Amino acid sequence: MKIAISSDHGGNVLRKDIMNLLDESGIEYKDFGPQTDDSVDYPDYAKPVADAVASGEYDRGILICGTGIGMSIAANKVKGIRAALVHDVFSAKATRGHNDSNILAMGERVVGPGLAREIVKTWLAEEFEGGRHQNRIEKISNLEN
Ligand SMILES: O=C(CO)[C@H](O)[C@H](O)[C@H](O)COP(=O)(O)O
Repeated sequence: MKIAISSDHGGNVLRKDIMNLLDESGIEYKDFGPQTDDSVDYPDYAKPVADAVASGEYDRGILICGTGIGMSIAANKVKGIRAALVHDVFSAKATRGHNDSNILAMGERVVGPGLAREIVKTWLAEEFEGGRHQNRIEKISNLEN
């Protein structure tokens, strides 16, 4: 599995921690930045990751800002993206199983690093359940047209 990851200035610390987790887990990823702690605009960093996932170049994306809200709103504007804002393990499991979310958004100012790691591990491991949920995913896709 190939992961695309980025943050804004409000998510730099957690992004680096999650990249350490991906390194430890042997999961391939590309860091879409930013490479400094300067203040940046989260849509500029959500878009490349969302595009990379929507195009199929990367399997999943992880976006981190202060709250995760701006990143999730921006990513969900890109056709084919189902970005889930998640701050608990139950939702991480549910959004993969039910929503087939392809981007995980988190807020560094909301969640601690230990819980964030558990959320990422759960979200990466969980499979989409299909079945009744497939029809609902298709209805979401229809909203894009
Ligand atoms: O959470 C965010 C967007 O939803 C951002 O990461 C920022 O934390 C938030 O917009 C606050 O911006 P600031 O320039 O860091 O005050």
